[in-house]
Amino acid sequence: MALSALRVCLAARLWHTCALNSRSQTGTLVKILVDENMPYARDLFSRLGEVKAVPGRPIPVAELADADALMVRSVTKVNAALLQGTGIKFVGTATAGTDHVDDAWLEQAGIAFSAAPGCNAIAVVEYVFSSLLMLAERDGFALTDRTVGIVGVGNVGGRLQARLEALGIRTLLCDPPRADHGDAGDFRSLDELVREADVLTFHTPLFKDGPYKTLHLADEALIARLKPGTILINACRGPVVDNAALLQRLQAGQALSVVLDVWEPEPDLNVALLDRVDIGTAHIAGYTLEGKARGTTQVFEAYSEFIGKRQQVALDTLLPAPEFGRITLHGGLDQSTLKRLVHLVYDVRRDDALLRKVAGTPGEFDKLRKHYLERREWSSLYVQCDDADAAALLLKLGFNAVHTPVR
Ligand SMILES: NC(=O)C1=CN([C@@H]2O[C@H](COP(=O)(O)OP(=O)(O)OC[C@H]3O[C@@H](n4cnc5c(N)ncnc54)[C@H](O)[C@@H]3O)[C@@H](O)[C@H]2O)C=CC1
Ligand SMILES: O=C(O)C(=O)[C@H](O)COP(=O)(O)O
Repeated sequence: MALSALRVCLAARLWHTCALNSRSQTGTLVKILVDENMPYARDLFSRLGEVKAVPGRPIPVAELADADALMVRSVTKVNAALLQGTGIKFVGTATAGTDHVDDAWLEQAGIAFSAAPGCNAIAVVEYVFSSLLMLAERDGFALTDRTVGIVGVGNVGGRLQARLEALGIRTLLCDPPRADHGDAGDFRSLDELVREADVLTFHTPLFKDGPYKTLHLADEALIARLKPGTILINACRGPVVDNAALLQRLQAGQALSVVLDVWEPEPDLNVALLDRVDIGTAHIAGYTLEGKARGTTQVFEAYSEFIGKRQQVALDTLLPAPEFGRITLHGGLDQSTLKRLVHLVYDVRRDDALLRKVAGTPGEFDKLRKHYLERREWSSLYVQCDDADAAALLLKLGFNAVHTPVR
C-alpha cells in the first residue's frame, strides 16, 4: 500500500471513532471545499456532504474555518499557514504532483492526505507527442532517427517510453530513485542522456532538496552541454529547469528547440523566455477532460473511504461523448498520418498561441487554465483501419482502433 494511502486509512480509523455518516463532530453535514476548477467535483462530493466550490489561487481563507475537508489542485499551497486553527481533517489534491502540499506538517497535525497519482499521465504523454510531431514536421526529421532521453520514469515517463518504443523510437531512461530501488530497467546516468539523447524530456517531481533533488536539475552547466539541435522539454515543474540559465543560453545563441509547459515562476512567467521557446503553454499538459476527471474521482474515492462511505465511480459514467465519432484510415501508419490523427484530437499549437496572446498580463495565465477548451485523450478517437498492422499499432498507442478488412 502506498504511504499516502496508508496514512488515509490510519487517519480514517481515528475519524470513525468520533464521526459517523458524513456528519461533523457537531452533528451537522460535513462541509467540503472544492477547487472550482475540478470538473465533476460538485456533483460527486455532494453525495457526501455540503459542497462549496472556491477559487484555488488565492483561496478564500474565511471558508476554511468551518470546513471539514479541502480538495485542491496544484495552485493552492497547503501548509500550516493555511490550515492551522481550522477544522480541516482531510486534504485531497486532484493532481499527480504534490510539491504544493506540506505533507509532513499535515501528518503531524493529524490531517489525512490523498493525491491522484497518474491521473493525468496520458494527457502529458499526448502533449509531448503533439510537440514532437509538430517539431519533426517543421524541421523535417523522422522521429525514428532520434533518441529520446526520459528523465523520471514513473507514470508519465513510463507511458511515454512505451508509446515511443511501440513506434520503434529509441529511448534512454534516467531514474536514480528507481535504479537505487532495484527496479527492472536499463537506467542510465543523466550525463549519459545529455551526451546521447536528441530529445531530453523531464518528468520528475519537484524535490527542493534531499538525495534526489530535482530543483534546477537542468542547470546552466547541463544546458550548456546539450548537443546542438537538442529538443529540451519540461512538462513537470518549472523549477526543474533553471529558467534564467535557459534564457541566457538561448540569448547566447545555443541551438536548442525548447518546449515548456511549466515555468519558473508561475503564474508570472518570464515573457522574454516565452519569446525564445518553440512551444510554450500555460501548465496545461495534463489538462485532458479524462485526466481532470480521474483526478477528481481519485480524491472523491479516497475521501468517501475516509468517512466510512466507500464509493467508486466509473469514469465513463461522467464523461460526455467525444466530438469525433469515428474515422476511417486507409493503408499504413506513417509519421505524417500519425501526426494528422494526433492533431485531430489535440494540437499543442492551439495552447501555444493562446499563451503568447496574453503572456505578461496579470491574471491571464490562470484565466487560460480556468477556461480551458475541452480536450480529450487519443482513446476518444475510434479509428477503423483496413490495414491490420496500422490498427494494432494505433491500439498500442492508445487510440480506440479496430481492423475492419475491406470486402
Ligand atoms: N504539466 C502538467 O500538467 C503535469 C505535470 N506533472 C508533474 O510531473 C511529475 C511526474 O509525474 P508522474 O510521472 O505522474 O509522477 P511519478 O511519481 O509517477 O513519477 C516520477 C518519477 O520521477 C522519478 N524521480 C524522482 N527523482 C528523480 C530524479 N532526481 N531524477 C530522475 N528521476 C527522478 C521517480 O523515481 C519516479 O519514477 C509530477 O510530480 C508533477 O510534478 C504531472 C502531471 C501533469
Ligand atoms: O497533476 C499535476 O501535477 C499537474 O501539474 C496538474 O496538471 C496541474 O493542474 P492544476 O492543479 O494546476 O490545475
